Amino acid sequence: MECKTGVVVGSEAPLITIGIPGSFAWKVFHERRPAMIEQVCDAFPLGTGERGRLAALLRETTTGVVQPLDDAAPDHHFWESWTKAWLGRPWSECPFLWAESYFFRRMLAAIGYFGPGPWRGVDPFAPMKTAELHSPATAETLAAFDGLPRLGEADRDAAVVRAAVWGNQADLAFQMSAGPKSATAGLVSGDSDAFWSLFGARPGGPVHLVADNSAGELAADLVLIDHLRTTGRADHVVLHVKPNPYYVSDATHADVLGVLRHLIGLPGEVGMIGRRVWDGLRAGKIEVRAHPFFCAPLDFRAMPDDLCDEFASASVTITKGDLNYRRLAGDRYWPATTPFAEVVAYFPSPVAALRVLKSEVVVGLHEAAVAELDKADAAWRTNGTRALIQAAAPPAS
Ligand SMILES: O=P(O)(O)OC[C@H]1O[C@](O)(CO)[C@@H](O)[C@@H]1O
Repeated sequence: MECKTGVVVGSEAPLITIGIPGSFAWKVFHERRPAMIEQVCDAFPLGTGERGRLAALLRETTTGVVQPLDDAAPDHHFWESWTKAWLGRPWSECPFLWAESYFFRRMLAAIGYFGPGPWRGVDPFAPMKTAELHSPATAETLAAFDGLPRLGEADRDAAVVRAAVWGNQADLAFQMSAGPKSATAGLVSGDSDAFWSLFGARPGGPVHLVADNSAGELAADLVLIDHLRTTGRADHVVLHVKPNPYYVSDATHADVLGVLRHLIGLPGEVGMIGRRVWDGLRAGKIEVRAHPFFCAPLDFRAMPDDLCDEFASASVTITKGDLNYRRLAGDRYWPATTPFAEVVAYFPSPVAALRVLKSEVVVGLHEAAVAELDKADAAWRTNGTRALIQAAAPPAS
């Protein structure tokens, strides 16, 4: 397969940048990131050096120009090429997607994650992820999976997709008992049938799942993976996670192991799902990969050939969460009515997006739905109360 993901399809909408005061992206940098740094400083006894570097990073990203990385971490050469175009330029001119990714990489450098010192390899977000995994809300979500074997086939199909979508709403528990009406009330686009319609068109290849958050969301993703395998939709599943801590709660390989151990320790169906996933990993039927590109500050159109080749061999690729949606569609002010299939036509396999809306990017909506949403809730794109399920197969060549 020759990957031509760099080719621009259709007319491009303007890129979202972080420089417009009061905009969502500006607030992420001026309000959310300082609060997050404070949380990390409360969770770890970081020294004055680390705290000073974090404070300097906040000053730089809100008022300064882009500085280079000053470490020799194994991913340094990737970042050299990913940052070249922006070094020395004001952060306020930078694209939102690029700026957020580089922020997280610089944050790891600031605390010494790649250094020889005591913070080497310490995930600064681990306390938040662990707290969420052991929260009552996650316990309730996991207990609800015990009801799966009692459901008929179609209801089970719908329930696992619903759990995977709403698992992305990190702070709200999935309600397995919710009836179809309330369970789909928050979807602005698509349904589980749209998701399942992708399966079967290209049988034989592995299913790829590009994960987002750890804890409850990752648990729901493992349930979906198990369901794909037990229903015969997939024999082989590849789970893509982040190579480094990223966007606070994004799943790494260590998180996969932590969540899996947690599931296996639980009684009932959820414990059995955990054991089946464990066995699938041992048998090589489930693989976990952490390609460096998953921490790149670029959208998926810029993916390297090796990753593109992997996706090209997939029967279906499932992308989870808001950030992956921004990377899939392009982090742009798309008119919300732009067809999803047109925006993702470059993607080399049938692709599905399961996502709670937490940023301004959205495509694939009907005009009437957009008007209704605008009338009902000015913050519907960003406040994490609505979700979507979108699916598309590449055009036949
Ligand atoms: O975990 P998710 O669903 O990718 O959401 C992360 C989202 O949060 C934000 O970082 C904002 O805080 C968005 O920019 C990003 O897309």
